[in-house]
Amino acid sequence: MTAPTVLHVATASPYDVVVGHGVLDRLRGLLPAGVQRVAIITPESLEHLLEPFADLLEGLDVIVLQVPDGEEAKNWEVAAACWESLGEEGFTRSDAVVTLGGGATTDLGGFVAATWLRGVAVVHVPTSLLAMVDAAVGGKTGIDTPAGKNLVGSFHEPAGVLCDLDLLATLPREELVAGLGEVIKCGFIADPEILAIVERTAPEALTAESAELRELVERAIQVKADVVAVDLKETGGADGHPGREALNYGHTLAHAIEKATDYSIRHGEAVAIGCVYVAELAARAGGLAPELVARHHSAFGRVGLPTTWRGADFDSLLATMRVDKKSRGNQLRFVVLSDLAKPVVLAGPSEDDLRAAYTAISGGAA
Ligand SMILES: NC(=O)c1ccc[n+]([C@@H]2O[C@H](COP(=O)([O-])OP(=O)(O)OC[C@H]3O[C@@H](n4cnc5c(N)ncnc54)[C@H](O)[C@@H]3O)[C@@H](O)[C@H]2O)c1
Ligand SMILES: O=C(O)C(=O)C[C@@H](O)[C@H](O)[C@H](O)COP(=O)(O)O
Ligand SMILES: [Zn+2]
Repeated sequence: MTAPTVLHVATASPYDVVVGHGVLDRLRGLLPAGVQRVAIITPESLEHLLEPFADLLEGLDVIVLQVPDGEEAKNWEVAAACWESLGEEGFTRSDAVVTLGGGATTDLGGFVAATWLRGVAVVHVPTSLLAMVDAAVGGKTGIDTPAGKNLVGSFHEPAGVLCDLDLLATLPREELVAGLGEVIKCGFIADPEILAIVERTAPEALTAESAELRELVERAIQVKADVVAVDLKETGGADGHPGREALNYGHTLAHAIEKATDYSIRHGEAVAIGCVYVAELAARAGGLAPELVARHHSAFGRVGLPTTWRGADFDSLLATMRVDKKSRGNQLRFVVLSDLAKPVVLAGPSEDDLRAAYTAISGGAA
């Protein structure tokens, strides 16, 4: 058993992300000193993962707030039910929230922690690959509204993040593959070695126990840590780099697809399609090299992620894309690549280019 890796997120409120096998006993050390009461926010479906927590948190007053599974939890009714429970328990500013679940749970639980008493401490214990490499790190929290994905939320950084790769043993394969969508995204925007690992490793060898998956997890977290350390609140980068918006690569279309499917598509799957879409867009609007566009199709496709989609007409997707957080007034803004690991913002692309890129990934549904 190799030692845990500790990745440091160097923001104004710095914290550690601990990655390894069998590291749950590090939980106590990530909680702020003096915490006496802990509210664990976790989906009903992951009850089996709760068991070790009783011992780990011995001596603390622990309450468990069970929430619906997946995206079903990311709405104001579930947030309000959590606030009600915290109120009944008299939860104070010296108490802490612990989230245990996938990215939907860390987003909801982070939002509840951000809003209760205007902010109490939260430690994330992500249980899906996607949550380990992305959702639990960086402090974006939020819920969905009928108008779209993550439209209400706040930046609230965790006190720590604990990624125990052993938790992935029960994660269904399709969910692990979905997590690879965000990992490969990081390869394109910042760390090409991620792409090299994905391209030389047999996809079925990327298992919870494998050294290759661990390296991918650590590299993707490092990409995110580096970006948020420079631009936590997405106000912009320097020298032409989009700052935190780079992490939103592929997400403009991805979020529109998620809404169009009523969240039946996995987030990581939608991100894969969205990244291929912006590569096709950059080829038209910014001259991205055809080899790099082809590499998008092959890297995501290699691990079993979708790279084409034709589930909605372009006009309805365009209407949803207009409320993307990167939009400014009527102007749509996309993160695209000018080259490998060189993300830039493409502001106000022509509707012809947007439509043509959709035709390229949908086989003519525009
Ligand atoms: N805040 C951020 O920066 C950020 C970043 C990326 C994604 N997200 C959000 O994260 C969500 C997607 O996260 P996700 O892919 O983890 O989805 P999810 O939370 O819906 O989890 C996917 C499924 O896997 C199950 N699961 C999780 N861990 C398991 C385990 N160890 N064993 C068995 N089953 C397990 C869950 O119960 C669920 O059914 C989306 O809502 C997305 O918007 C947020
Ligand atoms: O952390 C970020 O910043 C990201 O954009 C990471 C994304 O993978 C993630 O899905 C995020 O929740 C999207 O943010 P949003 O601001 O577009 O809702
Ligand atoms: Zn994402």
